[in-house]
Amino acid sequence: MSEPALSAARLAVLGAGGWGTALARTLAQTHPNVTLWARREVLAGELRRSRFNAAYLPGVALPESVSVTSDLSAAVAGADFAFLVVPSVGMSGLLSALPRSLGVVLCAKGLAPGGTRLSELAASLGFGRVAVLSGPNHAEEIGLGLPAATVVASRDEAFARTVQAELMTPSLRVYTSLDVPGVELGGVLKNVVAVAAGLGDGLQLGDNARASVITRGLREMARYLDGQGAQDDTVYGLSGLGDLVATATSRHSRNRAAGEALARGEAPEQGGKVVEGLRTARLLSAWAQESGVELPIVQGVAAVSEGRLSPQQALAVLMQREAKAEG
Ligand SMILES: NC(=O)c1ccc[n+]([C@@H]2O[C@H](COP(=O)([O-])OP(=O)(O)OC[C@H]3O[C@@H](n4cnc5c(N)ncnc54)[C@H](O)[C@@H]3O)[C@@H](O)[C@H]2O)c1
Ligand SMILES: O=P(O)(O)OC[C@H](O)CO
Repeated sequence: MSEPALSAARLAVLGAGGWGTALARTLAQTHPNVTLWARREVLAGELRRSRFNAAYLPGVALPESVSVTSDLSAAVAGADFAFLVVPSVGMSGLLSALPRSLGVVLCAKGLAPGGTRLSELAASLGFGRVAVLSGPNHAEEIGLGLPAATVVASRDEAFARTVQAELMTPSLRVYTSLDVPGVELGGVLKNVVAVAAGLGDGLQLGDNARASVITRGLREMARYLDGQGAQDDTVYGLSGLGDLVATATSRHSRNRAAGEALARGEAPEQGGKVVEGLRTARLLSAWAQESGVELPIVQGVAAVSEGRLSPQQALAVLMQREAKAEG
């Protein structure tokens, strides 16, 4: 296979956790001008010195061409657009500090405080060029250049195509979509179902149970997306079913591992790595309670993570729900 052509675009990756590091490495294959921003200078310095992110993505070397800084203004100066890769709780603070003329690609798979979608948050803050990136994309595999596919969604079709063109490599196939809520929320909800799958794995419930959680979880995802303006078929694409399968079955998934830890009675968040599904479960469980829309798996994960039910009690609640038709 021939080497991909280099692009003159200047790109910023804001957030130097696992996913930001993997994206910076991916972009560096086709871009000599990539800047990676780390919030903490101690991490930026370590990345510049060693070219490895030992805490968040061990084993993936950051190319020498990637500039690393903890100066946010310097990171985005002259950038054509930026990938925002901090946890969803940090997105409001990061967006607020950026020039509104900057095109932003939101890469977090979570919700803003109160349950607002991150793309809505960005638009409300005055950003005009807004896209979301979502799909079955474990940083541990993308960082090694293993093949994968993903979706960039934006109401601004030209911006989505620009991001697609800049992010595609021979090992990362990028699709575009105009369905922002569908693509964004698929990535948000699959994390919760992955925690549930991890709970089942931790309780050693077997393969049938995992498949049942994935399938009924997908149904809950579709039910929620339906009320949020998403297109019907998006949940069955890469950002929905694709990412759900990748996350609920992977040894790399932090969300699935958090469920396993909860089943063992251990703390679900370890090593300072973000587990978006726990917070999302609590936000959506409250929404389900208020709206009367049934999201039993989401509500079960929230109850376990808040300590209201043990994993075994949550399982009993799910299994003993009223008999009904599939749908
Ligand atoms: N890891 C993956 O494979 C992967 C893939 C796709 C999407 N995502 C999503 O990307 C987002 C980031 O995940 P990650 O895996 O890179 O996280 P991570 O836990 O590996 O790292 C998070 C990084 O963000 C920094 N950070 C934490 N709070 C911050 C704040 N308020 N402002 C700025 N920086 C802050 C941390 O110091 C750390 O460098 C999450 O929403 C996650 O769901 C992750
Ligand atoms: O490790 P997780 O569970 O945060 O999942 C990572 C990615 O979202 C997989 O696509």
